[in-house]
Amino acid sequence: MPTELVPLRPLGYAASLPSSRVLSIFGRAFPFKLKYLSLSSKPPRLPLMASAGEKGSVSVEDEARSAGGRDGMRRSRKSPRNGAPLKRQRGGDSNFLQVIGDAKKHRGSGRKEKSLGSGKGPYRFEVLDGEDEEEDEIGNMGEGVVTVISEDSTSLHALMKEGDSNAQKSLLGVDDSYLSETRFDQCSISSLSLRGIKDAGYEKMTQVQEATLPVILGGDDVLAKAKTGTGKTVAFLLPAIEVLSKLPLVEREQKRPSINVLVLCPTRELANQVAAEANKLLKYHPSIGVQVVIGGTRLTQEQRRMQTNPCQILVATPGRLKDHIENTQGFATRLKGMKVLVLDEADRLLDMGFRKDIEKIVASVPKQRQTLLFSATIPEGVRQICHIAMKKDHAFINTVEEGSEETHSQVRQMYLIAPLDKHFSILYSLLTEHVLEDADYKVIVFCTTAMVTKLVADFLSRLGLNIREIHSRKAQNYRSRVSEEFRQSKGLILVSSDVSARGVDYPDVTLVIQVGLPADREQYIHRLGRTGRKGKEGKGILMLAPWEKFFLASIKDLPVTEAPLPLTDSNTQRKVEEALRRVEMKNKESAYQAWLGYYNSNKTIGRDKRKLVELAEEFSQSMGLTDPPAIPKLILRKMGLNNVPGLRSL
Ligand SMILES: Nc1ncnc2c1ncn2[C@@H]1O[C@H](COP(=O)(O)OP(=O)(O)OP(=O)(O)O)[C@@H](O)[C@H]1O
Repeated sequence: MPTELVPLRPLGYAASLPSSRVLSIFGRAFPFKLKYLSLSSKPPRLPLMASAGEKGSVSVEDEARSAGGRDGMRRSRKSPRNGAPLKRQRGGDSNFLQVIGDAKKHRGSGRKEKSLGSGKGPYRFEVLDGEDEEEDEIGNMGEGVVTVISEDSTSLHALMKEGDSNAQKSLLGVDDSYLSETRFDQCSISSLSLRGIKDAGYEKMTQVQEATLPVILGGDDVLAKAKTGTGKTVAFLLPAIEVLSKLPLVEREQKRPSINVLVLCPTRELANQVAAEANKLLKYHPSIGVQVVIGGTRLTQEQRRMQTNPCQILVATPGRLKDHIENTQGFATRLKGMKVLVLDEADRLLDMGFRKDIEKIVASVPKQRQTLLFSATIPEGVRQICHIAMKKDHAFINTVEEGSEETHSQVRQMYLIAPLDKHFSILYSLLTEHVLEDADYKVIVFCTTAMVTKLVADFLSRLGLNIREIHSRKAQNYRSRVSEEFRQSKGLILVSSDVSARGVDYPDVTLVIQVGLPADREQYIHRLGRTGRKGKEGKGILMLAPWEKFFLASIKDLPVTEAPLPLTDSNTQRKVEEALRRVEMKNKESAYQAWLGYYNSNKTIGRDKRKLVELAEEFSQSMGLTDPPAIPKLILRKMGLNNVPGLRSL
């Protein structure tokens, strides 16, 4: 049974003020002045690992061991008899650690206090009873063909600080409750890493960093869930680097050292970003190198780089990594030295689109390793298949408080329901409104597929908006350039497919618009998570057609409110129609085909093919076409749509 970290008690409330930059649509939806409280999702607090003046001298592992704790915890998970759920408390102090194993097995076992180890340590352990205890690397499927999957490509230790319920809201309107009270220099981290952390500008750990660091340093496999934009990347990179830095020098100084840390990411942009973060942390570790292997670049170039440069940390997308395992000489051998495997965006990597690649990769790396899985969303189904990569007794660390939302309270979420033929003009109105209201606007418009993204970008550019587009049909160097430009700029709208849905950290995104059905609830949350990062405020709008409304049921636990439709005057309408007329025909044709493929693969909409074709025609009309574009017969057959009335074939 995996063990799981759970908070022991309701967490504090943090006051959070609404945005000072209010979209008029938000103003209309919330005509009153909002002052709302958000539930702070502070995870349990980590016991300090080194007292002041003993910097870096005692790790949580050491500390726990000195009290017999860690070993005790391990025993507790392996032996139900001895290992009934444990709660560790700092005697008289407010910090405590709760270890809950398979509680169901222990129901009715009574409540006993138990001293483990020497009994002299600062912790008391007690046995609890009855505690209750979840694109682009997708491959080039060709849009509109067969299945179009959207593109991108509890209980163990709860460390929680009592009395830490005060809101940590800065004067700048940034809610910093995602940060913990623990500073990195209070932890047992190497001085070289600490210098890198300091240069990166990090002082306090984020909640997820604080909760996971001691467990990872203690050698456990960890499955961690924390909200978007709360520092999960550093949470897995830092302990991985620490593991690396402790390896015997001989292992590190070989001419072609083994790859010791492997980080898998679902998209290329994310892989590059993770490598960049690793480089920041490694600034003062000159002998440790990071390399990236991602699709869309030359295999031979990557092979050369890995041969000539240090590469103890490899960040990869699954498809390309598999390529190297199969085709790069000596690569499989280098992987045999792997100590830490990380699956970033674990739920995405373990879903059907990537599962086969991941299984193959896991089979190529040593069984004796530590595995870390991180994501902002971990659906129950994913927890059940974690065994593909993790040890059975892994720790599940969930910093999203039970019963609280998986999204940030400082991000206002709205949805709009409008017929498809209104979507283009509504989108334009929403954007112009936002641009007028916020000089520092930075918007991401998510579309269902790459070709629909291209169409929308073409349309919006013709209306004079400052647009960039990013999706899997763009060359990798273009994608990297646009991604970097968007990261650094303001006053820009990025029209994107799901290549930007997960993990990418663009600072200060003011608004996220999702046009059409998100692939699933998780994708909705991750897309929305591009705004409201690091406690900043943000807004999200989901635009659906009436027949897409069923999606709202899957996010009904989230604070999403219906927004009124923006008013479009006749002048705007004329401009929109003119822009649509000027959009390239081939973009409309490709978008139509891709749209059909995307919705065909949706379980709800794709079930009734006749209805699907009618809806596709609506979409084609919304682009200003009188007749839907013709589609090659072969493609129609692959989509299971041949002979469906209303389709034109080539
Ligand atoms: N301790 C820290 N203090 C301040 N900023 C931090 C700290 N750790 C990470 N950050 C910054 O927080 C931002 C978000 O981090 P990151 O991208 O790792 O979030 P995430 O939780 O992985 O988000 P997502 O779920 O979207 O992938 C980054 O800009 C990162 O540099």
